[in-house]
Amino acid sequence: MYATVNPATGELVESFDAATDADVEAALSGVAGSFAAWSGRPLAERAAIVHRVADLFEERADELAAIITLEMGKRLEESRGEIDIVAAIFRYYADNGATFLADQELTIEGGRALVQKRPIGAVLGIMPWNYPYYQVARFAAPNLVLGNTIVLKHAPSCPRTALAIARVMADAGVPEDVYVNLLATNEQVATMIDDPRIQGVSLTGSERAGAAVAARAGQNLKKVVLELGGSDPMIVLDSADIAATAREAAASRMGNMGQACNAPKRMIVLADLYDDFVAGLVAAMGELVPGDPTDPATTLAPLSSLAAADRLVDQLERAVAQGATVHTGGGRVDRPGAFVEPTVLTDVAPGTDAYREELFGPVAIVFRAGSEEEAVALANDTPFGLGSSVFSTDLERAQRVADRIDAGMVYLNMAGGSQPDLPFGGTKRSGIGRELGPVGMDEFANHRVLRIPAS
Ligand SMILES: NC(=O)c1ccc[n+]([C@@H]2O[C@H](COP(=O)([O-])OP(=O)(O)OC[C@H]3O[C@@H](n4cnc5c(N)ncnc54)[C@H](O)[C@@H]3O)[C@@H](O)[C@H]2O)c1
Ligand SMILES: O=CCCC(=O)O
Repeated sequence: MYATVNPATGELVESFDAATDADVEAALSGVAGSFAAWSGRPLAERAAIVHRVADLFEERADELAAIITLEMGKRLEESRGEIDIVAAIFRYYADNGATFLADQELTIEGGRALVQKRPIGAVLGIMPWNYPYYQVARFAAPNLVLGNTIVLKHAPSCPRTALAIARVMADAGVPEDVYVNLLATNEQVATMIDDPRIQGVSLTGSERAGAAVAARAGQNLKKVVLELGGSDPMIVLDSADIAATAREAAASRMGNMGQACNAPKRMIVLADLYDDFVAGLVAAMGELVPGDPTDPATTLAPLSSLAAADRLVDQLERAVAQGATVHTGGGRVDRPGAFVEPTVLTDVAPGTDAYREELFGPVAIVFRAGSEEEAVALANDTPFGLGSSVFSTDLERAQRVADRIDAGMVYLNMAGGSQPDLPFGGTKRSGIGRELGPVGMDEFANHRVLRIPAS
């Protein structure tokens, strides 16, 4: 099931044997057995190793970028950009870990108390293909600095990436039983969640996978962090230059070929700007040129796999059958590989599939809103609650609208994107918990209380 398949051509490059049950047992005993020594090392030593992880990502940037471009089709320039943020995340936790983990003193009735953040043991990470290094970094960096040990199960389409990360970890000095990569099956994941040597599990991926993993973790009374899908609204209230706003919307939507959980997928535009916005968006989407993702001239890369392209086109066909209007795109690009045309849809009605589903690819849906009120109602009428954005020349107006959005993140006058020092996560079916920022280090920490009597 683990294989490197080039989505730009559909060619199978290499397949990999999945882990054996003996590999799973060795991984579990390794990460559990190494916990005492790893968590017992001075924090500064762990941080120094994590710093070295950041350095190695940068030193190997070209090689590492080429691997993800081959395995999931990202444009090489974007792959290099991913390495930059990965290095920044490892450095952020290495530099700030001591501050984030400092004891918190509480004045309480009858004395005082300290809240001490302590590691909990071995944790399991299950990661997707869309940002194959970055997703691992968000999970691994805080946990390694905190003192937890890690079993990492990557996406079946990213085995070379998974092995390259493990090599970086080992070469940086992370002991081999502290970060263990496992090409595990879903059944083996379930076995690991059941195992008392695993203390918690973090999954980034689809709702389906999140629900399966959370159910298993729940049966075992184990902590989960879930970073799942999104259908982020981008509300445009007013604009000094609606053509520029539309171009910006297209750029944000098309990052990673639209395969970002927090891309603006539903654009909600006030009626007076709507026609110009749609025209600008259609023009910007229409400029993209398909090609080899390793070629710097390419602006339209393939999706991550032929299956992903088929799934998206099926969603588009259903949308049209259910009444949506296609302004540009709507199908596969006529060439080999997992290419899908950049697509703009309108007239997506409540009750239709496209109104509620996440469209994970180069598709923007635009809604016309008659008022701020209606824009907010449309924005919140989704099972998801990951990111969102509000655009206006009047920041107070934007903030007033932002206050009414039910999402984990609301950005003003920018859409999508993330940075190491900014917490990331969602409400509703977009997940549970947060990654990045100071809180990203809290999820798998025991917030242990030390009560000290008044003297
Ligand atoms: N919120 C976020 O931070 C975030 C970030 C990136 C991607 N995503 C979401 O991820 C999805 C795309 O990723 P994907 O298609 O790789 O997701 P996916 O759920 O198919 O796979 C994610 C990981 O879960 C594993 N998995 C799948 N089913 C499992 C099961 N039953 N038991 C154990 N493991 C299982 C996969 O093998 C893979 O490693 C989109 O919905 C996207 O929005 C969310
Ligand atoms: O796919 C989700 C993460 C993308 C990002 O953090 O910018």
